Amino acid sequence: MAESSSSLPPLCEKISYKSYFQRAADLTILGLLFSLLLHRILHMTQNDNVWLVAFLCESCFSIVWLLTTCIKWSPAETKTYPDRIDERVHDLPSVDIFVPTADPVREPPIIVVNAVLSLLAINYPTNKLACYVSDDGCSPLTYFSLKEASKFAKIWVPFCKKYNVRVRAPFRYFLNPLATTKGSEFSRDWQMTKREYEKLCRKVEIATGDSHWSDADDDFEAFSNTKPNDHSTIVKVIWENKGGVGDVTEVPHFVYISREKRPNYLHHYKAGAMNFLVRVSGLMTNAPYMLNVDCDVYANEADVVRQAMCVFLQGSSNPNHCAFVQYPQESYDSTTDTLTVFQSFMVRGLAGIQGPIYLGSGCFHTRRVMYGLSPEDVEANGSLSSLATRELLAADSLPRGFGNSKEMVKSVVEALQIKSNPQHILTNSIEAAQEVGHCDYEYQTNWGKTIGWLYDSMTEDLNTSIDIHSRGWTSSYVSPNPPAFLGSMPAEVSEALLQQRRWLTGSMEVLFNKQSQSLSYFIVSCLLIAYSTTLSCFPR
Ligand SMILES: O=c1ccn([C@@H]2O[C@H](COP(=O)(O)OP(=O)(O)O[C@H]3O[C@H](CO)[C@@H](O)[C@H](O)[C@H]3O)[C@@H](O)[C@H]2O)c(=O)[nH]1
Ligand SMILES: [Mn+2]
Repeated sequence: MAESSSSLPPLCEKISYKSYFQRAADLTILGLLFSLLLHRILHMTQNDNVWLVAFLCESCFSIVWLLTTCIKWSPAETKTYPDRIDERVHDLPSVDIFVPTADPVREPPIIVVNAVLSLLAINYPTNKLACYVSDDGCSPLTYFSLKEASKFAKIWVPFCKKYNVRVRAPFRYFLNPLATTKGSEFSRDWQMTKREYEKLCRKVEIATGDSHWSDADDDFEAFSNTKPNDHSTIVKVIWENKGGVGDVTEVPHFVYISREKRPNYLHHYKAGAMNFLVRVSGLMTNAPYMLNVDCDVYANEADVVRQAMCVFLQGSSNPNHCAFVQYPQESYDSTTDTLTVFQSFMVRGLAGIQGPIYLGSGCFHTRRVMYGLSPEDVEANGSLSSLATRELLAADSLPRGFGNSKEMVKSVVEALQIKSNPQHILTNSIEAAQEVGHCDYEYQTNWGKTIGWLYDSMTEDLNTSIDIHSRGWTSSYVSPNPPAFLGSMPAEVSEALLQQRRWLTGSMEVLFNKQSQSLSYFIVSCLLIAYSTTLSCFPR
């Protein structure tokens, strides 16, 4: 683990982006708004209901402006130094990677395959990684494509590590032509790897067109007579890195899961899938950190896990430390995005207060925090306090909170006590994994209430991060350049979004864009001054 010495350079630093001009401008507008409200109040008795309605509307706007000003007040983000982690941390912690997918038509398997390959090839000890794909579509085609991808991974992962490839999603990597002389070792490897990738794409394409290919294969029996909303739990260990030592030729564990679905049961969409992923990974690898990547997003930076570890391990002796590390969401095939504006002002602003909100994809969580731990439950050295040990690990409270699986309860105890996980065989946990995938497993437990991803909100992301922050944890926003993760947007979605968002994005950009910010402040101030002057010239 990390050596603690204050004389060593930090693994990460919080960088503030205070702008005194922006603060002055925000305060001026706030001042003008309040004087306007004061004017309304002072002349309230001499005026009619229209005056009152105007006052209420302006009050709402002023409150929104005040909140926005507070959030934007001290923007920050975290800069990491992944090179330093190698000298300092000799035994990096394990990470379980979750990729949820739901629909083989809207999320074509080749996209999911690329997301998964980019993650399997990440620059991190292979024996410390495990990748779990949850398929809410219960699609044999997705399972077939992932199985084929795992075969290609045995060529792709060593290739990426040997030549230090940065973008490890093959479809992006092979967009660039070979930039070296023919006949060299690299060029031979490159061409062979490209041929294998093209073979993989063809296999997936042929399987997409033909619906009978899986009939004769026993491995696909679990998918016979299933519907996406009516089937039993399926757990398949696609690849197990048995006896892995972290060598560059190894491929991390790779597991396919699809939880039970029945027509009359609520399944809670992505949040439900995430909680099932947490349980299955708890039973199989129980890593202390979890990374969540949507199936149409790939790792654009091979060092993304080491960067996140810089944040988690920097303050590992500080109990009031980071619960999650969020990377920005960006897409490579869309130029205008409301998200960019939202992230650069609001998320960075929040990052300067208690930490950014959880945005969904591209986020690392600590398992213990998702199991409901609060900062006061943790001692300075990271172990559980004696009070927390008594309360949280009480024999009757664990099954009540986490459900009736004995194996699950055992894995929760180990995770809360940060016991190192003795390597065990993944396939031995298949039965337990199927049990925790039952529709009614979560019935009368705390899953979705105080444990895991929370249910019953417009977006599980916001609700979950509010809960984590309200317990007293902080979070970090790491925004490297080029971005760590990139999502894709199918052309039609991207066009529809553009139509829908063009006006909003345009106007937000005018307000927030760096170049036009001073101008927009000037215009807003002029309008407010003109408005207040007009009002005071015509007092009634
Ligand atoms: O029943 C479901 C529905 C969705 N998903 C998966 O969840 C992810 C996100 O769902 P999607 O419908 O693609 O939502 P988006 O609007 O594209 O994603 C935004 O909204 C999500 C949910 O609020 C966030 O997690 C994402 O990071 C954010 O980009 C995808 O990988 C889906 O396959 C499931 O696994 N099961
Ligand atoms: Mn999506």
